[in-house]
Amino acid sequence: MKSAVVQLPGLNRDRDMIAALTKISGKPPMTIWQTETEIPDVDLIVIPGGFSYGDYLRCGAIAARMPVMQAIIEKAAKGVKVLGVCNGFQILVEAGLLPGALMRNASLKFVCREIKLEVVNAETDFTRAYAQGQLIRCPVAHHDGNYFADEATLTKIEGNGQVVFRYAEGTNPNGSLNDIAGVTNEKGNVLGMMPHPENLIEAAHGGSDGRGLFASALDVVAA
Ligand SMILES: NC(=O)CC[C@H](N)C(=O)O
Repeated sequence: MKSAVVQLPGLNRDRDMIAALTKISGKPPMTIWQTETEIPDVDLIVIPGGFSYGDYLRCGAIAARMPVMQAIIEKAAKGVKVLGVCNGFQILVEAGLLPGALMRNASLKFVCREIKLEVVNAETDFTRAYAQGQLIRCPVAHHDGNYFADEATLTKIEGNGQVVFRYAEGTNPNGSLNDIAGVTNEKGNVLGMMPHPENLIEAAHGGSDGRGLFASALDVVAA
């Protein structure tokens, strides 16, 4: 499987993401710069975390309007898998590829700690390596991760199985509605999540609970 990582000014988790994809698939991803309007043939496009354009206006708002996003929207429409982590999630929401919004954390503080995630839907292209209901460890680091959607949208995404990850009881770090930590689009080929699975993939990280996500998306064995 071929993958690509998007690079934009201000993103700072791209190297972690490149390392995770390389270690898990054995192949380094290609990188895509903000001005690119055509994306080569890949199976998975990843928008990593960070502070694109300094988080000015709203997190992800400027990035969502860069030329590369139009190319990503076209690829997503063709069924290519797209993963957005943290700022990547915010960008996907701002680009209209995912429902809802990410507001300032309820605490109004930047939160950087480990939480627990429940795998709510283990039947997606991103979560097959996990068991339904499995609890996994995962780090978070953000100030705008408070997931919000209006009632109709919430009912729809919950009913469709689009809520893929939830913060396990007592670990919601930001006030997200329904403890939502990760959602997909209706088709299931675009996933956005606030926690950082790329930062928990090997012993040096203190655990490897994040591996399953990349193994699923890259279609390789998790171990
Ligand atoms: N680690 C990140 O990607 C941070 C995302 C975003 N800049 C925020 O703080 O909410």
